[in-house]
Amino acid sequence: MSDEKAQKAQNAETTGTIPAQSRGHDRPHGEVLLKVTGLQKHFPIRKGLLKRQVGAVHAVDGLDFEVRSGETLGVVGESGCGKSTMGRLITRLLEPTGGTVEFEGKDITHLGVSGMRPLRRDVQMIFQDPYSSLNPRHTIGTIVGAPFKLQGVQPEGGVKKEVQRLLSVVGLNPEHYNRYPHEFSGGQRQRIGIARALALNPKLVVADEPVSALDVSIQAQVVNLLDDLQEELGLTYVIIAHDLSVVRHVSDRIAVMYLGKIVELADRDSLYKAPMHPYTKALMSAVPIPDPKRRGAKSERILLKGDVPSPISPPSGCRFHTRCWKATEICKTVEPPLAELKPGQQVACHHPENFEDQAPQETVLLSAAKEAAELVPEAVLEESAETSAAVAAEVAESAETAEPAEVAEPAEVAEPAEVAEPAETAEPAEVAKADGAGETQESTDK
Ligand SMILES: Nc1ncnc2c1ncn2[C@@H]1O[C@H](COP(=O)(O)OP(=O)(O)OP(=O)(O)O)[C@@H](O)[C@H]1O
Repeated sequence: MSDEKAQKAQNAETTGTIPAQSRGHDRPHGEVLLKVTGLQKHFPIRKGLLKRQVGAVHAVDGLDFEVRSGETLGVVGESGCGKSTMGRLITRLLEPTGGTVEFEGKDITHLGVSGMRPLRRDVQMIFQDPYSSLNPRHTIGTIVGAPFKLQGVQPEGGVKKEVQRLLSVVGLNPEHYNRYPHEFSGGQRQRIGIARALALNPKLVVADEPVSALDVSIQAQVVNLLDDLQEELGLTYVIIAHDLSVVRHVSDRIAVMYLGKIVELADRDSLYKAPMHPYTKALMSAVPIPDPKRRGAKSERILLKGDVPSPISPPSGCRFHTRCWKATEICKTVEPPLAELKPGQQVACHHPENFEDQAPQETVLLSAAKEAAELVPEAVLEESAETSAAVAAEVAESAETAEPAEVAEPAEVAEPAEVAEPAETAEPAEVAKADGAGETQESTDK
């Protein structure tokens, strides 16, 4: 939990805004609550009378991450990249095909229904669509009270009283206990879904696109409600969203997913200040920044080429290479590992932004990259070239003060002209990738 959040939580406690019957979690903040290792979900594709398996949808393909107590982990990525599947795997609504899920140090990967029963209290999910996730034939009293019935829990003061308390916690009128979902607006229905998720005082709440079905004007209210509840009840969140605008304000850390993999995982500030994966940079450019100083400034939106490739046969090497403006041969052949290149910032990229090139010997852009570069504004390419030149200079400078043997390599990075080696060019038409993409764009245009 960030300092700001911790402070707000403390204030909430001292001002007594925590509802009387709610129990905060005594688990120390920052301790690992959920640990996911090599998580995989391949949905089989079957054909014919015998339903033989002919392939698989690689929806989630090897995720490693942790969620710490009290924090909010935002998960973003385009539609179809496996975010919802990941959410359903960690709440064990789906059975993984590979990897492990540990909750409070206990392996829950293959727990059966009875083994999962006690855990269902601790891990709850909020769904995207507040219209279809609430049974239209049940009153909201029945809906919010259902978890008590399912778990055989008798709250202090009775179910009705507790449900009414939960309704007021989420900002609804407790007197509306006997009303039906259709009598509520979208935002109010999502509040009902939140009240239901909170009924059993969970430790972890996974919210799958909790506001995308709502009007923009209502989205902020629901996001703020989730934020306030976290402070008051000591909740831990995994919030799934398809763009960065929703998770931006509430997340402590953000995982960026692409085609079933995490391509970048970093604390929010580092990610916003200096995104390292080109895909993160593209996602960020799609979020409008309400900064009056930048009004009228040249648009820097990065348009990605085409759709996300099929998860049935994902691209080789780095899965983003077919749409990346920096891709070279190594990106096509070798999958970059998710490595911590800066403290608290993990990235899976051979040619990261705002950091030293991880494969400086790879200088020839793929033709797909040259096409993609045409969709990236000049300003972005220039900035990219500037930052990589600055990082290269920094590396060269630190190398000068280090052992002589280490000097030679960074010097190559610092001088683009020496890197562009036409003799090494695989295809004569291909343009050598110089130090930064800015030069690349120029050469491509010629
Ligand atoms: N039950 C299933 N059987 C087969 N394929 C599935 C199943 N559920 C999801 N998929 C596929 O897995 C991939 C990932 O889907 P998922 O819903 O997790 O992505 P997402 O990032 O949450 O997208 P969206 O934001 O559109 O929900 C998609 O290609 C989807 O078609």
